[in-house]
Amino acid sequence: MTTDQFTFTVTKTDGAARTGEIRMPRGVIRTPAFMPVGTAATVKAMYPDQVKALGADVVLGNTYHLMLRPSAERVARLGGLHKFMNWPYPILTDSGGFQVMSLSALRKIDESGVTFQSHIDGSTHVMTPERSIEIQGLLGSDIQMQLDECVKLPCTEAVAEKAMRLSLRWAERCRVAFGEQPGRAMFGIVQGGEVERLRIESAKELANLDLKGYAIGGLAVGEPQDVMLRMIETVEPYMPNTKPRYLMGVGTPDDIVESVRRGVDMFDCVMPTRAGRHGLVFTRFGRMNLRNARFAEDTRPLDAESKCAASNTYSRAYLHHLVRSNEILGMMLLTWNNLAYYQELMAGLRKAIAEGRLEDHIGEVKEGWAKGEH
Ligand SMILES: CNc1nc2c(CCc3ccc(C(F)(F)F)cc3)c3[nH]c(N)nc(=O)c3cc2[nH]1
Repeated sequence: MTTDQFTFTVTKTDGAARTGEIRMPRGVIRTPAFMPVGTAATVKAMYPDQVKALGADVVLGNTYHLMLRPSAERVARLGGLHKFMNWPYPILTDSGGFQVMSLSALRKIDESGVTFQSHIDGSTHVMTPERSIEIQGLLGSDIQMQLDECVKLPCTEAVAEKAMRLSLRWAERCRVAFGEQPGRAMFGIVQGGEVERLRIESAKELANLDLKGYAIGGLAVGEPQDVMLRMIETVEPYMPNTKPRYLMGVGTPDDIVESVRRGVDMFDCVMPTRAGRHGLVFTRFGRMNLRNARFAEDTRPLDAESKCAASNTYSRAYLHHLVRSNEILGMMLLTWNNLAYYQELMAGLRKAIAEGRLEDHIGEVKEGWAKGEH
């Protein structure tokens, strides 16, 4: 009897929210989970063991970036992405379609796939569903995303429908190309723009493919939060509740809290890392822009109660100085603080769900943000 090497278990529910564990050969992902973005085989300004120590169980890698530089074949020759970046734990890779649409110059989408020019050297590449899965396999990715078409919002129903149906056909091609990779998974991605009937059809059709997990795509592309939350509420009942749900590209702490409440298990966002490099910090008191002159002589740490050295040791005045001076240590410390806060937020949500007190906990968390820094 082959024991399934990739399993998801829901351990507790609280309303639509749930805690769970994704178990695979490279480790366990505790959900709800925040997955730090490691675009070009690095979580920018962080050491891998630091990322792990903060409580991150999985990081994201990027097919689009790595296929262009250093190339998937080279990463494979060097032993795969885990060895390459010294991250032996689970890695999730995106299929690259989204990055093509947002990063590359010339691009064309047709039935066969996406044709685009590299934003690095202008060379032309064709990304088919099969090639995307091949690249993710060469990288050694544990959770591989289907190639999909993510439309920009707002868009017409016709445009949303065309992209949703193409993405469904590509999901089937990715499933065939993925084949059987024990201990690894391929996730489908629900599309459909802001059109509820399209979202439902996409979720239903993907559920029929019996995949190991499902993402909600096509959101966090500039739509208001209430539209995003309504789309989650629309598709959630049609997404198998025994499989992980991954909301792509989300989001702010408030987006994450509101989405966990509605049954989402996995999140990724460049916010904590990118914002950290620009002086924007996330804390349980809300956000602070450390470029602001009001911090110039503020001797308090970011958060004396945080377990993270970046948050409980350095004065805001010093961090303000580092940011204003564009010092590398500023990027390191604020990235470290932000990722620590995001992981602390997720750990708090997991604990509250396990104790059946999510609503109360959400109230306390939002009160902290509203109070601002004391
Ligand atoms: C920011 N908003 C957003 N991000 C979205 C993403 C990218 C997620 C991603 C994955 C990996 C990385 C890596 F840099 F770490 F590699 C970085 C980001 C989407 N990705 C796909 N495939 N379909 C979507 O429909 C979709 C919608 C998205 N909304």
